[in-house]
Amino acid sequence: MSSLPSSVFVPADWRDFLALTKPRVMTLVVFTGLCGMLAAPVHVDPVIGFTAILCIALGAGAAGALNQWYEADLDALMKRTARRPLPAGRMSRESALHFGVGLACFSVILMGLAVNCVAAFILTISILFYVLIYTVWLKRRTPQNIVIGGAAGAFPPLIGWAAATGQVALLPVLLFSLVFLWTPPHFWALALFVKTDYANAGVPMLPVVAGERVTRAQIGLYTIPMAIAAVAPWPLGLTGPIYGIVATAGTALFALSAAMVAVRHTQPADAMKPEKWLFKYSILYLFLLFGALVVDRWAS
Ligand code: HEM
Ligand SMILES: CC(C)=CCC/C(C)=C/CC/C(C)=C/COP(=O)(O)OP(=O)(O)O
Repeated sequence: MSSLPSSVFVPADWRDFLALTKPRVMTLVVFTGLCGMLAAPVHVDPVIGFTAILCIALGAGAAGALNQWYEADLDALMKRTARRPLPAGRMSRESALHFGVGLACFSVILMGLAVNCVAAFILTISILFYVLIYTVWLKRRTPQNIVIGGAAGAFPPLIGWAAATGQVALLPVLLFSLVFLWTPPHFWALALFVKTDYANAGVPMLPVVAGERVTRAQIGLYTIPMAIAAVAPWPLGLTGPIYGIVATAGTALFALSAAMVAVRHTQPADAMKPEKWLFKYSILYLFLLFGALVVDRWAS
């Protein structure tokens, strides 16, 4: 819990509130939710569909705000996060807490009233998972924090599907598994090159606690089940060849990149480190696969 003073009121502008929602990460969260919804085999009323996506965005933003409320002390210790509104002193912790709780309640209630209770329930679970399981419980305790806590970010495709159909099914469960198993390579690739930040803040991320060699091996290991979850919808007959071909080619490149990280190929001094490439490609990869899923569904 932060030791920063909580009673000082510092006026903040709308940009600070936007920053609390972690908007850049949210783009991919919202995209996977939207694609989960558009991949469902039903017609979705555009107003209901828009409301569902808005609720995912607001819920994810609320979770980001509550995460920053709780860990303002950690953020102050890391170069990457020190300029955020709380550690930089541009906003009081109360403001962040009120904003986060208000937005979380609003997003869940709106989802329940305007869309359906299944989607509202999964949205609630994902917010609670990110805030309580990941941020409060695991992040400061174990290097497995992102493996378990990462489930939070894997729920949006399920929420999108549930918003469209009112239920869950095998395809969105596979999409959940894909994002869940993608999270460790995504994050540990980044953690390899921002390791000192986490070490300075005392956060037990895998490269800090177990070292680079173990982290590289774990990235390679998680890529195997991730690849299976990514490609499986095609042979199972849940998608057509457009998704199948994009998923197979995209996953082959992901696996090659992860293998380069795992064996740590020596690079010319000016070349991009394989972990930096893997981190950047991991983001493009999810955009590609989820985009292909929708194109595939609409083309068939
Ligand atoms: C526990 C799981 C995760 C952890 C610890 C994690 C951590 C991070 C960190 C530290 C960054 C870099 C800097 C930043 O923008 O703050 C980042 C970037 C990013 N993450 Fe993740 N991430 C996780 C899961 C996810 C999920 C589930 C998604 C979306 C489905 C996602 C999407 C992104 C995107 C799009 C970026 C790039 C943001 C930019 O352009 O700056 N991440 N992630
Ligand atoms: C629908 C819904 C509620 C989704 C929310 C889930 C969500 C936004 C997941 C992404 C996970 C994430 C951004 C982790 C960042 O880790 P961190 O918080 O340790 O990163 P930091 O060091 O940048 O603060």
